[in-house]
Amino acid sequence: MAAVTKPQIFKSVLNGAKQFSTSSKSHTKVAVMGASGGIGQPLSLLLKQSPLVSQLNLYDIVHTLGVASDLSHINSKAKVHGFVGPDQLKSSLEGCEVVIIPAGVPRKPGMTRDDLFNINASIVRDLAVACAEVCPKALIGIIANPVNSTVPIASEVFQKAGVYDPNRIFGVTTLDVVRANAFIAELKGLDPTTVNCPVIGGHAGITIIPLISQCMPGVSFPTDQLKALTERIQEAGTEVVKAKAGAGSATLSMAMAGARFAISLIRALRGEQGVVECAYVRSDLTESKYFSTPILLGANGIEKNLGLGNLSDFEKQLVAASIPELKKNIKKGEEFVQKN
Ligand SMILES: NC(=O)c1ccc[n+]([C@@H]2O[C@H](COP(=O)([O-])OP(=O)(O)OC[C@H]3O[C@@H](n4cnc5c(N)ncnc54)[C@H](O)[C@@H]3O)[C@@H](O)[C@H]2O)c1
Ligand SMILES: O=C(O)C[C@H](O)C(=O)O
Repeated sequence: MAAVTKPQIFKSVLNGAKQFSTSSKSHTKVAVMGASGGIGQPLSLLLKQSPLVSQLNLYDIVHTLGVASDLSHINSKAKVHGFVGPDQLKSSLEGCEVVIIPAGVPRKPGMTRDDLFNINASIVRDLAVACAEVCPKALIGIIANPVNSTVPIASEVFQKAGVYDPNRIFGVTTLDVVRANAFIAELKGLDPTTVNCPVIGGHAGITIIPLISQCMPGVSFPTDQLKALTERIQEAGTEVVKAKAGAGSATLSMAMAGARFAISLIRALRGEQGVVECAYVRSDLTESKYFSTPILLGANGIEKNLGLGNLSDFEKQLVAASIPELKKNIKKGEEFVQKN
């Protein structure tokens, strides 16, 4: 797990250009699918500010031309293009090396992420069909919920199209890491930018497993506080949904986390070594076919899965409890593509 502890993953979330002496490649074309939404807009803003992005394609079924016009007035390098509606879907993906997908409906209070399945499954499937045809080699980050099922959906679509590469499709779980770091720093009085707590498993309730025993710097908590902290990290999305009281779920923190993940993909694409992010990927490390762990990123996506590391007994119990739920979520996603 040594690579997980490297502080460089925090240093240059939005401004990594200085570190690219190893790179021969200076153009990265990125597409944001669902770019007009609560996450899509601030995520696009953050990507527009990154010197690592040369072209930013914004796709949505509404409002993208306005969002693109607005962002295009920012004096940063990325050229911004807006694409609106299914007729422009394929052109929005042409030549893209990184595709980030926040398209889909968010939760309202009282809903689980799985309650979003009926609407979001077909949105992600249709976007994945277009990616498989137009940019099958792109690195794809899926934000749309339920992530535990939407990643298997996209993977099945790619498999059906005969272009599946499990190293290139990622469920974005970065927000869980960001939250774990923030909450741990708050409790321990640490600088939040220096904390790195891996979060493994999936992205819903008990499948979210913070590995507090592997946190850097090392921290420890009495058992009752450890349980409460773990539960807060697992339910942090719901905390925001409740506070927004019907106006959606996390958007700003997710935009930051999504930008960090996208930029980590780009940094790795451009040849930077040692870029590590947790992500929900195809995996054979547990009984769950997809599982989030720290991933060493490279030019072709997953360079190396860094695995679960040494778990405490408490964390082992959390992993065991997550597996049946993950298997159910994965099966639901796979069956959706097989039947539709
Ligand atoms: N992975 C995570 O950690 C995480 C965190 C927060 C939110 N989310 C999920 O992200 C998704 C988006 O959340 P939001 O707050 O931005 O929602 P939102 O409703 O504000 O925005 C969603 C956008 O998707 C667009 N859209 C709908 N159908 C589309 C299609 N077929 N093609 C392209 N775009 C389409 C909508 O027009 C809208 O602009 C939700 O599913 C939410 O649950 C995930
Ligand atoms: O909680 C949600 O529905 C959105 C997202 O998955 C989150 O963790 O904030």
